[in-house]
Amino acid sequence: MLKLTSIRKSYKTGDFIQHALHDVSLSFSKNEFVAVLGESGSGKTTLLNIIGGLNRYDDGDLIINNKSTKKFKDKDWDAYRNNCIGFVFQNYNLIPHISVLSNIEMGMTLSGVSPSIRKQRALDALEQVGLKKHAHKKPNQLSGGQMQRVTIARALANDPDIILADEPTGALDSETSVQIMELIQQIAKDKLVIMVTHNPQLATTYANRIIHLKDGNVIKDSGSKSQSESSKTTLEIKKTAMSYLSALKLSFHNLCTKKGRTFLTSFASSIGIIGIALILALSNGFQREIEVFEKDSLSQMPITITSQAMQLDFSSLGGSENDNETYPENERIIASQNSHESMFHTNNITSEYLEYIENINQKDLNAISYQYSAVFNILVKTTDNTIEKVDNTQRHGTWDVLPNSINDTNIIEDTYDVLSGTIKEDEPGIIVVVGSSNDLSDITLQQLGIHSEEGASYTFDDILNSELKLITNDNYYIEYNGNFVPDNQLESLFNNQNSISLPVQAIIRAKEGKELLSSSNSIYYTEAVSTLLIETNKDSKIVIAQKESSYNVLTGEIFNENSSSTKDDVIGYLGGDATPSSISIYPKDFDSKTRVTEYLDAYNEGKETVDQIVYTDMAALITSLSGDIMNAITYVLIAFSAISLIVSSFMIGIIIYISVLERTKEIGILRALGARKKDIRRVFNAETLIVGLFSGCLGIGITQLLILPINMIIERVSGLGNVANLHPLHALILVMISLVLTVIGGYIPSRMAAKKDPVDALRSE
Ligand SMILES: Nc1ncnc2c1ncn2[C@@H]1O[C@H](COP(=O)(O)OP(=O)(O)OP(=O)(O)O)[C@@H](O)[C@H]1O
Repeated sequence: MLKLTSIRKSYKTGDFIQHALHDVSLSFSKNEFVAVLGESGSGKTTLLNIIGGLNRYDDGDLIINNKSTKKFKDKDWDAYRNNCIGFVFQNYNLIPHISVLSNIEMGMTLSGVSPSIRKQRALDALEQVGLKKHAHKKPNQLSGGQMQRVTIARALANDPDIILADEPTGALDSETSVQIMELIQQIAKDKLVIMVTHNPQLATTYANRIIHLKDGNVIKDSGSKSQSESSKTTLEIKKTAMSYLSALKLSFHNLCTKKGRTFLTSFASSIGIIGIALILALSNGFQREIEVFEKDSLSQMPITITSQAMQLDFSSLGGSENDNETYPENERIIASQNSHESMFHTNNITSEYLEYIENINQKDLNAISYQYSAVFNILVKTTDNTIEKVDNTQRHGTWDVLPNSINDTNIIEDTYDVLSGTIKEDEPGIIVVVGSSNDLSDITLQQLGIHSEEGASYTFDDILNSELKLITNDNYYIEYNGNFVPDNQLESLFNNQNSISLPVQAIIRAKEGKELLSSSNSIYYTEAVSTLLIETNKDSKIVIAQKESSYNVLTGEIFNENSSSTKDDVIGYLGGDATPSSISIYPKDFDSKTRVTEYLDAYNEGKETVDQIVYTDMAALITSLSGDIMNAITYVLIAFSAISLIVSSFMIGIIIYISVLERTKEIGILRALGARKKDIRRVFNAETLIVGLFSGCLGIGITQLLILPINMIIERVSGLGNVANLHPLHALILVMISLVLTVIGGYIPSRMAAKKDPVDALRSE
């Protein structure tokens, strides 16, 4: 059944060539118990390893069941070892971290025998060697003789045709040796057993054929006494493959034997994960807080459309964008484009656009207000009973139009407390906005006819009783030779019955926390003021005269390219133009705001830049800026933590490399049992996979624990509860990253493990 023809084997060490076997030809049949004797270095182990497929012969042929092995590939040898050979080693070569039963099952695990059959066969083999009740012990809990029996049981379990034993009694006392020899003799009744030994007495007592080797040559062969030849004429070899599950189990058991180290490795490599997870959790939380803030407070900030819109593109504020040298030494001046021109966009608010605005879904709006460029000519009766012209064109002294409520919502009552009086949107009037400490600036007080000194105080009634009147164009301007001049008889103008009374309707103050939404100016006027004024002024004499005139009727200046204002400007100023100069849209909530801005964007689609209408969304600008800063900080911190993640994957590589060194013998055992190189790789990849998974999960677990005190600290410092919050998706991604990095880290060591020579691996200690 087994035939060696002219087998040669030599080892090359540098320039030195050691001929281990010279032209060895032998044939073996079933039921033989062959003992190979010879001095140390005579080539006995080499012969056994060649027969067992652990070493390759250089020349000649090994014929098994009439099949030549000359063309065998690695995987054929692996399968051959698994199917046809059972090894019994002098130093047992059992895998220490798995049970006796699992050790015996290993060969069958590699050839894909189902678990129940595997277990049964292993138990049968153990029974055969008399160790059934020790099945669940670890190998190091057995005596030497028992361990050798386990090795024999392992060799028998897969039912191979050939048992190769290399000095099986070398490490045993004489009494145990006899028992082992009897066991092997028993086995040899229906298998070919080839045993290497130094002991001629054992050989003559038990073996039925003795071969003597000397310097790689067969010097004596007692000849085959066996008559029965194998009936098999073909060699059927079932390919081996270790399943991923088996690889995982094996590595898991191995890691369990070094729990402390595995935990420390995993902990060290999870530090990077913890860092990234905490950063993500915090940035998530802060981002969410910003969003909540935006939704709660900023979403009600108006979207404004003004005839001159600032292009709030921060890059354009950063100075010149040309390619010229900066800070030059030369003495030349370079003309550049007026940055003012590029920063501002003129919005041409047409009646078509106004109609478009009117069609915004009213359900999305809280309020909308229109402001006109028309100037209000307002007089006030001061506390000294004199009449003064109100100057509401100064900085801080300008007036805002009161947002006109839509759908019963009163945006003013949402934002402000009405301290005194009642707001009547539909009637002309003004509303006074006081500061959080009920303060009013001297400018505003002056507009209300009160000449104040700092620290003076007034009753609400003092304010509510202020008398202001709006003077229409026809009363205010007197025509004089085609030009118009303001009437300076303020007293008579004030008392004129055509003057429109502007009562102070109410005093209001921003609610706590709503300061951001409150007007920065102190006086609101109802929209009824502007509509009434425009209604009466559009047909006023001065407006008609201005429309027909080619010069400015107020100054006499002829309109041309160089004039300070255009004819349309003056008509607008006089209230002759019903087109608003600015529109403020107050969305209902965050989602409404998104819909409104989408609606406004849709208007610009496909339009030339000049025809586009640019709006300002202050809330979005504030949040995008804070969001950008948040993102930038997050990225920088993640980059730092990623470094520790990469360092930890190097560490995993080193740890796996150490594991490879430690498990070299196990690699040899697995290879002897028929494991392919690929299977060895699989075992170590499984180990890194377990470590990676564990360190990823450990990192996430520790992060979750750290989040608790972190949130408590943040809550104490800032009053914000539950800020740090790790998104489950981020947690999953981080575990995956940990897996991938550790597998990459373990890739080289696992390849090194797979490449190890099985014989060298078995020899290692
Ligand atoms: N991997 C190797 N590299 C180089 N030389 C080797 C290698 N393995 C064996 N040899 C040499 O081949 C020869 C035969 O070795 P082998 O191990 O087969 O002898 P042996 O008869 O089994 O010896 P022992 O009884 O001491 O185990 C020896 O001279 C040995 O030095």
